[in-house]
Amino acid sequence: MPNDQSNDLFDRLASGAAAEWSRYVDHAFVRGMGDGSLPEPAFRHYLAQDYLFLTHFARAYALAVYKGRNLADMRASLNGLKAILDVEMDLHVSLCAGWGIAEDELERTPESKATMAYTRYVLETGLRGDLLDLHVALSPCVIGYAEIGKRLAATPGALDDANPYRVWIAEYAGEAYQSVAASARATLNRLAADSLTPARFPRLLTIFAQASRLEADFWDMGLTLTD
Ligand SMILES: Cc1ncc(CO)c(N)n1
Repeated sequence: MPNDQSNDLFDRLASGAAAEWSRYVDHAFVRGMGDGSLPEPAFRHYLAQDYLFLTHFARAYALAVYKGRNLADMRASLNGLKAILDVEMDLHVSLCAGWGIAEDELERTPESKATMAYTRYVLETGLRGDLLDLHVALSPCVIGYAEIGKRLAATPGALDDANPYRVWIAEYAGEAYQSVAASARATLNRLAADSLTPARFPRLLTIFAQASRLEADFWDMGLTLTD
């Protein structure tokens, strides 16, 4: 449960932007994956866009490596970059293959406006801001999917063979992804200890709320098959 008295920066952000956060993690698309009622075309549309999303997200992590002030910062961001390129991307490509979507088809998919808006927002926030701004912009993605995966996995029936979305849920509820999210939380707290001031918090909250909104819009794009 988000808690605004917490020492955990992520908890403070999620509770400060509670409306945007819950629209994202409690979205109809998410509930439809949990009970298996999500229409297959919506999931396929989402999966192809998510491939493009992850490509840009890897670039945003590469920017975070560049923006590191020391080796500890650079290694933390490099681990995030490796988690996308070596773990999540492989899982994604094999998940797509299971749905009969080949990698060259993913490469040829035109990027939707929701994908462009979200990924370019994160990249632009990172370009103009510092490392803390960038990691705050990245955090709804990593920590949000871990939370969604964990919640869905705890829903009765979600991991049953009858649910076509069980592989997706198991991926994000799994230990590997949960530990990537735990590191992202720790990175935020380490950066906050160094450079968070009371005056800065509202600006970080704006970034966090905006990124959470764009995540919810990404689910909308999948659900409504929008270009
Ligand atoms: C849109 C979106 N947000 C977050 C994640 C988690 O990395 C993802 N794969 N896609």
